[in-house]
Amino acid sequence: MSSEPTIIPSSSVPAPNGGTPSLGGTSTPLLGSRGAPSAGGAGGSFGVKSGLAQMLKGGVIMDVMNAEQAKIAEEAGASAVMALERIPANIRRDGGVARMSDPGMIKEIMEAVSIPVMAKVRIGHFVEAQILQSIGVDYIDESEVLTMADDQHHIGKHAFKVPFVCGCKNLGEALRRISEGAAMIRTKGEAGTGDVVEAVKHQRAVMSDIRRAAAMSDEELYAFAKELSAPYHLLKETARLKRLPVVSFAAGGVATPADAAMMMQLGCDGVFVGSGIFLSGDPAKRARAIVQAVTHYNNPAILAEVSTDLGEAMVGISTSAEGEAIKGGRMAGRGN
Ligand SMILES: O=C(CO)[C@H](O)[C@H](O)COP(=O)(O)O
Repeated sequence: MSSEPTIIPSSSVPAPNGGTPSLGGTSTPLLGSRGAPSAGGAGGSFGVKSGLAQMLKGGVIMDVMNAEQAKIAEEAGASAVMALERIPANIRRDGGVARMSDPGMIKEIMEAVSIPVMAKVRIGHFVEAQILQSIGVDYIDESEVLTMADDQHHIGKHAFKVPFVCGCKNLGEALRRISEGAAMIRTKGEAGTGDVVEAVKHQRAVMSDIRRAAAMSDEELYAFAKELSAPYHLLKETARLKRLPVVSFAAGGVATPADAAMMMQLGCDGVFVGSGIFLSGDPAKRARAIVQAVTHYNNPAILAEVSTDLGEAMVGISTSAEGEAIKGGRMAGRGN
């Protein structure tokens, strides 16, 4: 298998967000055992894996802790679920080392729903990833939400058939993860806080650097790649596309329909919502509202309607309270 990502030409499927080009449409997704699209079989090329992630565009991926929550998410219109024993707010609350979830619990969720199921591994923990691939999860999230297993190396993701999603705070980090084989990128935000400010900061940072790159000459791009510690060929492709060369979601602190729509207007292809749904007063209603908000992210009248009478939002933790440590620490700083 090649160690460099194959960038699929941005010719085919129009992106739902802002008419930005899509990389999808050239690979034929296979159907996994539960009917969800899968990169399985002997394939697993970067093109197949990043093409599969295209199918999640315009959708909401929800953290769920059991089969019942997974069904609520599926019925609300989630495009995928993230199976984990503790949502990020509970990881913060409990402290200690956070690891891959019990494969038995993940399998129960896989049996309960027909949408794709993602699960998390610790940064650098390639054996947790081998285990999750062997049970047939649809995507692996190499996540800063869990405790790091390796503070120097991320997983070499080209070696796996299953697609990976990774977090980023800026363009350099995003391109380094893609170069390691990530088929999908998300902002890190500050998971488990219910505060969207860090996700906004990370999304704006990525978009701002893409706009800068798009205006650069080749000579300037070589220097910019060095500054970002990012591979030149991926930066050049990003500049040409005027977007990341893989699907790019927002994550970390998204808790309301308005938060989700804001992230979409800032240029994301979809959103992850973790703690915000199942720590709210009415998870099913909030889940449906956030799905609607992502679909109609540019329509304030619909956003007003779906934001009405939602019950209590998660209480959350402000990440900007000066001088106060955030309970559980800053997760976004894990893995660069
Ligand atoms: O790690 C994730 C995405 O891969 C989580 O699903 C997401 O970041 C959860 O954050 P929050 O609980 O703040 O919504």
